[in-house]
Amino acid sequence: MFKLGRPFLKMHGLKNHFIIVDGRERSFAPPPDVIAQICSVDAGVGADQLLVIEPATLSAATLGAYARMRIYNVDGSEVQTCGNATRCLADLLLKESEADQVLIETGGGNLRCWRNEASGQISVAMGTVNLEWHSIPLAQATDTLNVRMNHGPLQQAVALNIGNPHLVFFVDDLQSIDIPRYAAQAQQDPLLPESANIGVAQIIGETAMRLTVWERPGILTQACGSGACCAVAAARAKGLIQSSIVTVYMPGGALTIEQDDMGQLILTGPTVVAFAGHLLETHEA
Ligand SMILES: N[C@@H](CCC[C@H](N)C(=O)O)C(=O)O
Repeated sequence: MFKLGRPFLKMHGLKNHFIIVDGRERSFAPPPDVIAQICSVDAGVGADQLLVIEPATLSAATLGAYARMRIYNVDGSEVQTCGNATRCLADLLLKESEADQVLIETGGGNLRCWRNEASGQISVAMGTVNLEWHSIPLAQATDTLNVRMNHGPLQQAVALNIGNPHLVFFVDDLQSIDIPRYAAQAQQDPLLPESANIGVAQIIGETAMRLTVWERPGILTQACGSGACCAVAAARAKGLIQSSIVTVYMPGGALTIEQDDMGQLILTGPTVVAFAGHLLETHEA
């Protein structure tokens, strides 16, 4: 017979799916192949990322961080940030702490989150984007507002980092682009030493855009919070949009991105608890 292992919660933000394990009392650090199996849609629970809650480090706790979130991609690699994951975890930690706001430590910094009383949606202040080529990182000095590539219809991108790296391509007709084919090629471009999340965006008005994101390590997600922030920041930097509030429509639904007076990007959207379960004892490290 099999033995039950760690309890987990399955959550999603606009069908961007997460498995959440609480590692605060007993650490949880499985090897990459086990993470890949847990996240596999075909052979495991299925998710876009595995999230592990840990106690905040001393330096972050001093600044008020309530907990640390580790984020693993479906290949088991650890990544620095994830907007929708932060919103999902914030929903849980706001309930647990009964506080108005919660500060979550991530590899990309401490992120302040809160619940919007009227809508019940969760917001996270994602910080500002970095446009320096070496911070993306890109392999060589490049104008990050005009990154030249040659992957079918994906020819020119904006490169940004908001804790994780993104390229955003603006196109006239998003529906007509074969994203799994061309975004996958762009993601492997030698200009990207750490690869990148590839956003393909279409401006549809002064306050709205459509966006599809081909995330690292090579998956098409229904929504991407950091990708939405980067697409809006890229559109502003290119002068394609001026509004301080933009609605980003993705296959899984809409996120709102607002830029505050300090230039910080505030990401807001719904969160859903899908189900709870147990991993197997064999999934322990
Ligand atoms: N879906 C996330 C981004 C997840 C991380 C990404 N795949 C990476 O490798 O950086 C979001 O909502 O931001």
